Amino acid sequence: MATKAFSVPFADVTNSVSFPFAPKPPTASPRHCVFSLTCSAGKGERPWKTSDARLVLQDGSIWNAKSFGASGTQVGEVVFNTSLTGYQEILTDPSYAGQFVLMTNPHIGNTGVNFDDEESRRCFLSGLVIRSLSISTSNWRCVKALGDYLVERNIMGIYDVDTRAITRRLRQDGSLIGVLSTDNSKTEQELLQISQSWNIVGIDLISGVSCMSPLEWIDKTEDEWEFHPNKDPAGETFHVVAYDFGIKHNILRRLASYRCKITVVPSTWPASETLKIKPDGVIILSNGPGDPSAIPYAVETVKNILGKVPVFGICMGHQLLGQALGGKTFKMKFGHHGGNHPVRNLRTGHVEISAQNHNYAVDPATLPKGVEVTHINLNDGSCAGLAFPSQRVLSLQYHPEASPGPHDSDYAFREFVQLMMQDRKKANKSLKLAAAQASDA
Ligand SMILES: NC(=O)CC[C@H](N)C(=O)O
Repeated sequence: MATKAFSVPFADVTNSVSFPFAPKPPTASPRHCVFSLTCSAGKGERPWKTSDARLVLQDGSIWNAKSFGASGTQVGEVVFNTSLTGYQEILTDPSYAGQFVLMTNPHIGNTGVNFDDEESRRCFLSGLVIRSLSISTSNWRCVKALGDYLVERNIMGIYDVDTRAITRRLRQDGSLIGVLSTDNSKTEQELLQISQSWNIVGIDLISGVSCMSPLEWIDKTEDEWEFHPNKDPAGETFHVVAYDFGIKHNILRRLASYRCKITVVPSTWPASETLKIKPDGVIILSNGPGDPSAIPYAVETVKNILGKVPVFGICMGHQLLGQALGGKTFKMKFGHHGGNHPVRNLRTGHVEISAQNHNYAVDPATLPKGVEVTHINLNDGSCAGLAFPSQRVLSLQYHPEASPGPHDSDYAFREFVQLMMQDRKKANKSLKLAAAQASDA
């Protein structure tokens, strides 16, 4: 079949367009996106793409779609994300390993991808499911079209699928496993069988996304994007150890912006080694993919750290903390994935609009006395934050680092820094007291 590449025949798309309102104009030529379509030319063949992929869900439903990105066959849990923007951050969030992300916003791809919006070193998700793939990209930071990016990263994508109908099914029946395939040789029965024999529950997915050896992190939020400039740049700095369960880079950037020096360590790093580093008493437990009850070794690590230094947990880190404190996690019906979840901070009474991405939650009824539920999700009343003041522990089920999403919860990093500050003050006071007692003796 002969194929021919041609440029979209409207001049505005192929020419670089300057935007007078853009904060920075396009610079070098790789930043100018030229979108081209490939269409088949031949006898009786339609000059547009027809369905060439199938998504088969474990409930037996079959969804014909058009593929973009990589081809092949992939299995994963289908989750829907209600964010309107931020698909590149979502694609590079390691917490989506083992999952297909279905975007409920029907129009995806219009801003292409850029160098700056990466949340990790690669894409770990199983694939992307969208309604409509934008035929052009238009953004001053764009370096590539979404489809080309997915091909390079070997990630499957499908479009022209009824994302509203799938979302309603997930909301009604709960999360479903699906198989996405561009392989015509596989029968529907075979694909259904794969989806029904795979399960995301009980699998350790964090070992596949964590770093292999410790590393130092120094990048902070770039000045151009800083929404909460540090008023005291010469102030105290704190050494934080960050467990990498699939950590998003923006957690590290926000910590660095709050003057933290960060050592990132692998998920299996022993607590004893962490305490040997003598961090400023601080360990941060990151987000990460899969079932929090399937990684008992990480819960053990947290148990060995609790009470010795202040601890801050985010998402998977929050779920591990909940278990280390004696609580239990459970799988939610279809989870929370989006940039508009209202959460109430029970300590202040304020409502925050938050970025969320999780399928599991901590059951507060299983937590021991002394553990305080500090935040609740206002959509379903689930536990969205915990504190255990006697052990200097804070945690959030959602994403204070946003990326993508609103910045309402950024104060959580400041609260964590304040915990470290208090710890340091206390330690200095006891040192002074000990020195005074020694000189008196
Ligand atoms: N973003 C995360 O850390 C997700 C945590 C966990 N994998 C869940 O789905 O609940």
